[in-house]
Amino acid sequence: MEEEIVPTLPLPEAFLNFLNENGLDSSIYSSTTTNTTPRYIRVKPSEGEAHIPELEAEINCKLDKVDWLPNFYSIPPHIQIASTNSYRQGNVYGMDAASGAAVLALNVVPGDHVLDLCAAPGAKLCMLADLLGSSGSLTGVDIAKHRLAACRTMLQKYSLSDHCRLFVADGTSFSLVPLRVSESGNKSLKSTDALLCEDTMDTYKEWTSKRSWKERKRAQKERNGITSQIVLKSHEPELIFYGRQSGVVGLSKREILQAASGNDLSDAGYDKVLVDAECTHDGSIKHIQKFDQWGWKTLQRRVLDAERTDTLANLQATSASL
Ligand SMILES: C[S@@+](CC[C@H](N)C(=O)[O-])C[C@H]1O[C@@H](n2cnc3c(N)ncnc32)[C@H](O)[C@@H]1O
Repeated sequence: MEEEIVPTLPLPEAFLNFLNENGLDSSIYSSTTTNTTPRYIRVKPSEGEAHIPELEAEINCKLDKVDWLPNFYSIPPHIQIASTNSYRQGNVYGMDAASGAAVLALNVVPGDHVLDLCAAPGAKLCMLADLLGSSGSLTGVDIAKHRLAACRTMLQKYSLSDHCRLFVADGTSFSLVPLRVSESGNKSLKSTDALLCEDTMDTYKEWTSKRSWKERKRAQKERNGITSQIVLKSHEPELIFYGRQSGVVGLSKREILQAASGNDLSDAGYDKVLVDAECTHDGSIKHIQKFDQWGWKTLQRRVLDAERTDTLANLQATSASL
């Protein structure tokens, strides 16, 4: 006889049905798991394991290597790494093993041109950049500008930004191709002579965090709430960051924003696309446990609401067709 699953939290019926249908044990949501569910860190591969003993000494705890996920270690849930030297110096990230598994499944190889369509705040983007090293290209897209800015900070903190471009854009309609930079530094972007002549005066220089007068003025307006741009409103992708080797320097805005045509896509599209669309946290054990205080009706409304999950499914489906 099948053993009955007895939940220790009053989970809504629809959620219990979902767990049952997917063969998931609802007891993992019991309030005691908060104290036992491990957290994970990822060690920057370029640093090797040299920092592990120092980190272990700082947190006074042994790190457990995750066998199936290179460079990942589990740590007990109560251990904080934010104040350690290894974290401050950008040698370790806090990153869930499940997130690492998603990136691993992409099977990225050096030289790939990778598109991360829902990139912010950027843990997976950083891992992708690490896997690519000094080859290929990485394009990060997110619809929320303030969240994408966090990606820029992460890429810079971990010195992973060289081959990367970041666009504020709607992933469901994003159609810019990767820039292919040959060893001699030439881009293979197909641009007409006319375009070049028109735009040579206004080409991208090396990226700097110092903003022009025009950009500062616009940011000020945004802060004053006159033109709130927190979430993308226009349809044109906005390039908010590009690395030195991203192929952007020397090109004009018009060249960068040339949308791909059918022919371009067949021979110059992306090798791998990651779509980590809004997850609503429905899988996170800790998040689900919080609904015990917030009220289980809220879980029904926020997570199980069919209309919302439909829009997520649509985003995934549109991106899959890219
Ligand atoms: C689960 S988070 C992504 C986490 C991220 N991949 C990481 O590893 O840190 C989902 C992201 O999707 C973005 N998003 C939602 N709808 C989008 C759309 N239509 N186009 C692009 N990004 C979108 C949200 O702004 C949010 O930052």
